[in-house]
Amino acid sequence: MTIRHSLQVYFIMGSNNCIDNPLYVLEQALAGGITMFQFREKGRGAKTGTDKQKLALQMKELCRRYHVPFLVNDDVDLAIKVGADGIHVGQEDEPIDSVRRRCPEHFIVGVSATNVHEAVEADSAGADYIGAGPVFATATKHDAKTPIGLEGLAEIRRLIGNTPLVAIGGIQEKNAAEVIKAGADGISVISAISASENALTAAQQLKLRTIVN
Ligand SMILES: Cc1ncc(COP(=O)(O)OP(=O)(O)O)c(N)n1
Ligand SMILES: Cc1ncsc1CCOP(=O)(O)O
Ligand SMILES: [Mg+2]
Repeated sequence: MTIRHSLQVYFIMGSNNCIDNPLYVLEQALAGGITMFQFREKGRGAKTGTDKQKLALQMKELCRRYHVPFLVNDDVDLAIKVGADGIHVGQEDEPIDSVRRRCPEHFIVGVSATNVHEAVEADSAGADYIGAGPVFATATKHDAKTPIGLEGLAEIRRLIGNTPLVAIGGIQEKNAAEVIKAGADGISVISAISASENALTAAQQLKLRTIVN
C-alpha cells in the first residue's frame, strides 16, 4: 500500500481521548477499516515513561496484526525505540532534517501545516505526507490554530502538487466527503472515532464517506 492510500482513514488517539480501554477502541477501529494509526499520548492524564512505552508497544502489535502503519506523534525517541513505522511532527516539534538523520530510512515522516506557507515548506523539506489543518473547528486540540477551511485545504493541494495530503481537525461523517473533494487524499480524525459509541461502525462509516466520485 502506498502512503497516499494509507492516509484514507487515519485514526489518531491517546489514552485520554477515549472512555473505554484504548486498546479495545483501537482494535475496534482497526476492525472497522482504518488505514493508518498515530499514537498521540499528550495532555491531561497522559501516560509517560515506561507506561507510555508499554501502551505504544501494545498498539504497535495490534496495528501489525491488521497490516496498518503505526506512527508516533512528537516523540521521536519513542518511535525509534518501539520500532514504529513512522513519526508525525508539527511546526513546534523536532525539525524534519534532524528526524531523518535519527530515524531508519524506511520511516514515514509526516509534517503538520497550519497554513499554505508551512505546507510548501514541509513539501520542500521532503515530508512523506502533510497533515493540513485544522480544517474545521475542533475541541480536541486546545492550542489548535484558526481553521483553514476547505478553501485553505484546496489551496494547499494546488501548491504542493501530488504530495500525499491528509486533512485534520473537526472532521466527522457529515463533512468527510467535502474534504476529499477539496483535494485531500484522506481524513485524519480523533474524536469522530475515539468519542463515538462504536469505534468499529464509526470507522466503517467514515471510510465510506472518503469514496467520492
Ligand atoms: C496527521 C496529523 N496532522 C497534524 C497533526 C498536528 O500536529 P502538531 O501540530 O504537532 O500538534 P500535536 O498533534 O502534536 O498536538 C497531527 N498530530 N497529525
Ligand atoms: C491533532 C490536531 N491537529 C490539528 S486539529 C487536531 C485535533 C483533531 O481532533 P478531532 O478529529 O477530534 O477534531
Ligand atoms: Mg506535535
